Amino acid sequence: TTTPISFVADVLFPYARANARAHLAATYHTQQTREDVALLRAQINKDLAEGVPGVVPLPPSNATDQDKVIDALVANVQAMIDADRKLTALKQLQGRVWRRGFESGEMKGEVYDDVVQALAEWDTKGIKSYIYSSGSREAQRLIFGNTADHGDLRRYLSAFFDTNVGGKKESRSYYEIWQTLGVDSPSQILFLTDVYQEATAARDAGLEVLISIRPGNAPLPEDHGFQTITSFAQISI
Ligand SMILES: CSCCC(=O)C(=O)COP(=O)(O)O
Repeated sequence: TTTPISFVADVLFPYARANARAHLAATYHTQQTREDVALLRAQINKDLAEGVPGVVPLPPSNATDQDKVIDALVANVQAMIDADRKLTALKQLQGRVWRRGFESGEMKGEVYDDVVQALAEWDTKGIKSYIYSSGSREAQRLIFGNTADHGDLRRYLSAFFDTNVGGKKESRSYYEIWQTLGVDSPSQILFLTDVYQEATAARDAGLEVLISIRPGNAPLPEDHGFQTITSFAQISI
């Protein structure tokens, strides 16, 4: 919605795919990575129980052969990335891996110019903007905090929400966000998305919704019934 899909698919995901092993090996014994691995293990066990194709069982958590555990973790993480699964465990790890890329300057965030202009305008008008992404809050801060063309955009953003609040295709998540934001009515929140199922979930929770059409989006159902935009410049609040 805010960022070219090509940046996510051709830069972010391949970077995570290529660097997951190095990250896990370098940080394996840290508390943070232990927690990340525990979350991944729980997801992998759930996937195995549900018969998700391509899942590789992990050696037990007390296994002494670190390399074997990392091999299995990487195989699962790569399969999850290839299937574009929006899993909290995957997204948390991706954020950790991207940190190195952003801190070294190897990667810079990409945000559409019209999005930056809209964020700046809304900020001037006292309208607050928030991000809700399947990407982790850490990943969001990295991307919006280190853009190639506009520097640090976090000055325009009042908070970040990720899938710890629930999945983006679940109505309950939008109810939780409304409750957190503290406005009287969910209709005081405008949710912008490029994904039809997210639009439906947000609308069911009472939010106002616009669907943003950008290159590379999945096609919308013919009778989707939502107002659409092709640029944030078309939004009037
Ligand atoms: C903002 S983190 C990178 C994007 C990402 O990992 C992703 O899955 C995109 O999810 P979104 O809900 O922002 O479309």
